Amino acid sequence: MTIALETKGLEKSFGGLKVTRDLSLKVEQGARHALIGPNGAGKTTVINLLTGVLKPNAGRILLEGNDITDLAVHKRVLRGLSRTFQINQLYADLTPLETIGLAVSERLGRGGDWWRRMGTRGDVNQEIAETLGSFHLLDVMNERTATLPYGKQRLLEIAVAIATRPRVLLLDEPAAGVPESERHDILAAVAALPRDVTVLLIEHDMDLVFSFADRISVLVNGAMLVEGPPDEVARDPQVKAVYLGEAADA
Ligand SMILES: Nc1ncnc2c1ncn2[C@@H]1O[C@H](COP(=O)(O)OP(=O)(O)OP(=O)(O)O)[C@@H](O)[C@H]1O
Repeated sequence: MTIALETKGLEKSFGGLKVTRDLSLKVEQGARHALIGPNGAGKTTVINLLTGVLKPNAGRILLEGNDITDLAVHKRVLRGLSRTFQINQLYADLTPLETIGLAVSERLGRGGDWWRRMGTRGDVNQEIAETLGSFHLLDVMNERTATLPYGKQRLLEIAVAIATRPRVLLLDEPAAGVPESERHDILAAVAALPRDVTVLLIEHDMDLVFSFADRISVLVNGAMLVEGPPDEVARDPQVKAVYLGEAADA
């Protein structure tokens, strides 16, 4: 078993508030691994620790066996660890074609002159077209991202992350806020992600989690409550209690 991403005894506090407690997580290479937990369990904090946005108070993070705990965000991306991020804040005025063009060109080290290069490099153009096609964005590729249906914007976020050619992809709530009519496209896109990319999914939508994941880790109060295959996790009385408790609070 090869481990693509691992945390060892990860700890994070904000002032006196401990939000990540002795977290040891192993994501196998090629896995479809989901990290779930009730509101405030600390899932976003874990993602921020993994990507390097936050520094842990203790513990280590290993990517393909190499310690990346002290690496800056962009260096982790160069090592093959990417996440989806809120595209509507960053690329609202660009089109999907321009956005994916920029992402591919950046990866190839040609970010600065991508406008000029686009259209002149057959391999780059083909990759851009393939990426747009596999995320169902060809029909809207020349529209401003800000004007796209929300589901298409979320697809574009995943497409941008894939354009960086990650070996490990952190998918942060890809279905959040997507209307029912567009959810199917997100589920289909996530299901069709390349198998050689290891995926850690953070998601509230249990349909998506259970249709996607081959392994599930349940986080409660910053600590790992249960980890295992989906059927085991679904049957676990502690997990049921946590989610029933959340439903009762709602
Ligand atoms: N920068 C911060 N400063 C202080 N407290 C924080 C900070 N970030 C998160 N927290 C607290 O840490 C706890 C975990 O938050 P986090 O956002 O990681 O949980 P989550 O599982 O992602 O929640 P949700 O599912 O609601 O998004 C919460 O109590 C939150 O208020």
